[in-house]
Amino acid sequence: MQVLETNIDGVLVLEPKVFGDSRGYFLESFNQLVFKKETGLEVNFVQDNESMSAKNVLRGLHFQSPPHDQGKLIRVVQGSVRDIVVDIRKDSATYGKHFSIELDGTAKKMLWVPPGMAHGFASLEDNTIFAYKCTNYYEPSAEGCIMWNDADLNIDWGIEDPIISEKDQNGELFKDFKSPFEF
Ligand SMILES: Cc1cn([C@H]2C[C@H](O)[C@@H](COP(=O)(O)OP(=O)(O)O[C@H]3O[C@H](C)C(=O)[C@H](O)[C@H]3O)O2)c(=O)[nH]c1=O
Repeated sequence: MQVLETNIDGVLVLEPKVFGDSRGYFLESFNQLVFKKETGLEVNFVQDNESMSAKNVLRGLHFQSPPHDQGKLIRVVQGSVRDIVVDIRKDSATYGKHFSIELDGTAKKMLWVPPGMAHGFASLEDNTIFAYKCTNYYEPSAEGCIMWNDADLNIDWGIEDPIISEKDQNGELFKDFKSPFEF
């Protein structure tokens, strides 16, 4: 597995080995020993999530506040997304900056998003299946949402007229946001 650093400290792109043959393909989507060897991180995932999205669906920007903060190991099983990670750790040199990457079910790149990030994605195809492992359980009372189209964050999601949940239409503006995360 190849591990690539990004413009945000702690956010990593992982490129798993994909074994293709005449039947199709095989890959290890997570191996704790390999993950620790290649990233130096000891992680304990407690919840796996999966969502399917039509083209132009946008989910985000979401986070859970401590002590319910979540690290996420993200992959796209089929379809493709533009994935966005925003650094919301106070005092971080990249506070308010974002990392953007296209993930798809063909190249099989994955993304490690540590706690302290707001996360979201835009689906670029119909029937996009998004799967991710979380280091902490879902806790609705700890959920936070920052507006996807916040002018200060100035994120290009790669789509027009996104399909958005009611919750995501009422997120916080970044200028009013009081981060619960220390760097
Ligand atoms: C996240 C979550 C949701 N739910 C229930 C709550 C709702 O009834 C339904 C849909 O939830 P929501 O609209 O919050 O789903 P997404 O918009 O895909 O949320 C995710 O979007 C971005 C991409 C993220 O990174 C977060 O992990 C997560 O917030 O599933 C659960 O039961 N467990 C969960 O862990």
